[in-house]
Amino acid sequence: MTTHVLIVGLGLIGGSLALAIQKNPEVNVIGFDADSHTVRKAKKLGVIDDMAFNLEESAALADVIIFATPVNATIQLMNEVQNWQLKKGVILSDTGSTKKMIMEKAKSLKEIGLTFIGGHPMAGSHKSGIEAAKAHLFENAYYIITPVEHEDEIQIRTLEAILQPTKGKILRINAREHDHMTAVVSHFPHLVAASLVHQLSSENEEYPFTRQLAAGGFRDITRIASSNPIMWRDITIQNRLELVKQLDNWQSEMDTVKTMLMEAKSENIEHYFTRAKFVRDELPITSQGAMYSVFDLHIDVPDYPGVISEVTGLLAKHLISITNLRIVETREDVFGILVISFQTTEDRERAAISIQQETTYETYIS
Ligand SMILES: NC(=O)c1ccc[n+]([C@@H]2O[C@H](COP(=O)([O-])OP(=O)(O)OC[C@H]3O[C@@H](n4cnc5c(N)ncnc54)[C@H](O)[C@@H]3O)[C@@H](O)[C@H]2O)c1
Ligand SMILES: O=C(O)C(=O)C[C@]1(C(=O)O)C=C[C@@H](O)C=C1
Repeated sequence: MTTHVLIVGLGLIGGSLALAIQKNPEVNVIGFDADSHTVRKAKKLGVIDDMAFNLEESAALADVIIFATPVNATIQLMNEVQNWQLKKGVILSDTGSTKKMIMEKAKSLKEIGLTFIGGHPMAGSHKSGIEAAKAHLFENAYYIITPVEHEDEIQIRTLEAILQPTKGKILRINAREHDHMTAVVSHFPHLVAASLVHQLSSENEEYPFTRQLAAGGFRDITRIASSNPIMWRDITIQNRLELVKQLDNWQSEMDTVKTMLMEAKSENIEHYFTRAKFVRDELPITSQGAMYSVFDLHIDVPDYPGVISEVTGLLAKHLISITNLRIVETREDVFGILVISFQTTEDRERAAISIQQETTYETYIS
């Protein structure tokens, strides 16, 4: 029997989810987006099976509806859904980065007999839109679900089965704990990244050359500042209370750092960095999740015309696909560092072996 899954919001996450769950031949994916061009593009790219242009009419035919919209739009849609005619037993879910406000709303849907099981795949990117969607985006990442208390186990299992082809690690967490933990590892770091970029921007007025010096470190720590501002506006508004707590902690940490610097005791400073290195190095890096760069391969290449096509040609010859390619301009002398991203660790390993066997370039994983 075919299960009809309606995905509302066909951006990076909705599109990636559609591509993954479409792998199940018993699932029919219908896609809706506020932007009708996106719906057509999703169909053309093979991201969805069927297009929806009237949300309420398509919702009436769905067994599962997943909102993959910015979180304030999701709350709005959850208000609207109360007036729709839906199939009996329909399961509603979402992909939002915040869960507390959404799950409060879910409780009011429960009171009128609607099942809403919150969801949040803990993987993503600073890129947005359907073009950035990838079927394997959630592979090995935690896929958090937040059912309301006493939710029907069969409904939860049904949703978990639909999400199975994402190959995410499905984990149940309550919404309050979810919002606390994601504030620490995702939402607050985002504010820090944005504020560092603002700091550079004002510094740049007096010293315009500063931005030219922004090398690997600054780029790595601020990558996420290039994400979709609307998505982050909504996340930070919904999780503002947790963020204010994180900000208080951060300010007191910065006071400690300031004192440490003023005292200039080398052993204290060294200990501070050693401790941070230890904790950072212990982070799990085998899964995707927040560790976006885990499938990057760094290649030391000499600076001569055609060197990039030489390397990409070599990978093409071995049928290894790449997802991204960039030059890290940290050294302007003889060498540049070519960074190539792969879909899987296996692809990266095969690439490293081929490059080592067929060129003299050194490769390493940062
Ligand atoms: N980007 C990430 O890294 C990431 C990771 C996990 C979860 N999320 C969450 O997933 C959701 C989607 O994020 P994304 O990165 O795919 O965003 P996106 O900007 O790539 O896509 C959002 C899509 O939703 C559409 N949309 C907006 N309002 C709508 C509405 N009212 N009705 C129908 N469509 C509407 C937009 O047109 C767009 O196509 C957000 O809630 C976000 O917090 C994002
Ligand atoms: O890798 C990134 O660019 C992300 O910002 C992904 C990220 C994260 O903070 O880890 C962002 C928001 C999501 O809710 C989940 C994942």
